[in-house]
Amino acid sequence: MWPLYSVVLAIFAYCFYNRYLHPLAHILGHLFATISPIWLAWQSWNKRRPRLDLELHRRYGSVVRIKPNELMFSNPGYFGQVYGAGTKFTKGRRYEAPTDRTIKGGYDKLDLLTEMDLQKLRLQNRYAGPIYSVNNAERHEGQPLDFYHEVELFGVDLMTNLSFAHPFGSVQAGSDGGHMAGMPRMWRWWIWIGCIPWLNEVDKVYAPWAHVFLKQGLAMTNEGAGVDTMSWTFTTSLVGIAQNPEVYARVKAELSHVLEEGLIVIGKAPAYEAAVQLKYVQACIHQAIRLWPNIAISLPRVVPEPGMEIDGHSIPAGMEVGIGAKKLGQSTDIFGPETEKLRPERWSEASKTVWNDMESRNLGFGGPSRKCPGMHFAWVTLTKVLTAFLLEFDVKVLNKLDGKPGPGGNMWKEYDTFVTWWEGVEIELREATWR
Ligand code: HEM
Repeated sequence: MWPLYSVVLAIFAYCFYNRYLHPLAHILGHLFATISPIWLAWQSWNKRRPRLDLELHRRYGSVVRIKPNELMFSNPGYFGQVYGAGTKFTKGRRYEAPTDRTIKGGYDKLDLLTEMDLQKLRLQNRYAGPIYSVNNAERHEGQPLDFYHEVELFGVDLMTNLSFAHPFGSVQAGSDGGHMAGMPRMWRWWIWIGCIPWLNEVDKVYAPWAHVFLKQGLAMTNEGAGVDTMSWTFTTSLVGIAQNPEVYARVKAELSHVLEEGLIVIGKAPAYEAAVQLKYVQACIHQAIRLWPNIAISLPRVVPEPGMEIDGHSIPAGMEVGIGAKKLGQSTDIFGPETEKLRPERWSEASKTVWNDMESRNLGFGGPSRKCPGMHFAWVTLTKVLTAFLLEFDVKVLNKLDGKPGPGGNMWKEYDTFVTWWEGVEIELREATWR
């Protein structure tokens, strides 16, 4: 019996230490979150974040312990210190999940998202930079349905075109050969195992199932970081506009103005230079990214020496802290009143100073220290595709998030993992009425 007693005693001692003696013991959080990382892994497996994060802030305040050694904060005043350019805060161990530390001699898989070696990252960015530039993106100009899936097919073609100079052919075939089906499995696996980094090390040696994502053909930097994020941002921008009649009316007015001026022609893909001049449509994309950031969980960063203070709590070096893009997007300090509403005027009518502040303290494309290198490519693409779409079609959303099924029988559900995605949002497209 002694071995059993010893195990029980060790578990009890571990939980007791985390709850009462740990350097973060003074910070509030769910009881199970404060004693072991298993609680967060379980919540993550069940796709509950980032909505869970918002609920935790409501319950426990501005600083919440979500794992024994990790906390989330909501005060945007600490944004620059944690995510700003030149910060000493590095990415937390969550990002180790897709890397394989058992490979000898370093692991050069050219995945910028998970790269921890800042020198290597700088070098990779220097070489990869031109691929993601606006110029390169411009060179690539050229009934109820489950909308999100259709948009992902387009995303696969777009990103394979960017990476391999020819598209996979998903749109034409109506299928991506199952590649994107692997992505939700990868994100879901990453989000829970990322909570327990030591398990990630063990799994690489003993659990072949943990390699599942490495076997997915498209799980590499561009496809992994680009397809879901772009499909999501395009869909949320379009749905946001279509669900808000006043916003939609202003979008239509702006489009009809540029049509009259001949800046954009129906039936022809709009050039980026022309589409980017639609200030209100641009503001709608900014708003969608603020309200519905795709990577919305708190992005963990390791506190450097000599530690830090957040809202009066002292946090020792080595602990992980982060703020979620969704929570940050609700900050009235940065974005003004009624942040729960999609109000593109926040951007379209902002002064240059306010505009710059909103852009620099927004995690939609990551913090300045690890900014998304695909941001310019994404912006060009989103601008062109959204503008073309709004010109060609009148868009109507047929069902409600978490509501009843639409006429096509689909329930619109949101799944929260490392990235957020929707399933079953039904949209009706009709030829636009200005013809
Ligand atoms: C609307 C579309 C996009 C959004 C909203 C988005 C968002 C983000 C965010 C929030 C991060 C920071 C993640 C973190 O700190 O953990 C990030 C990083 C990254 N993104 Fe994007 N992204 C988009 C499109 C793209 C595209 C098209 C590509 C590739 C062509 C790309 C490649 C990357 C890479 C490589 C990183 C890692 C950068 C680093 O850690 O230094 N993204 N993105």
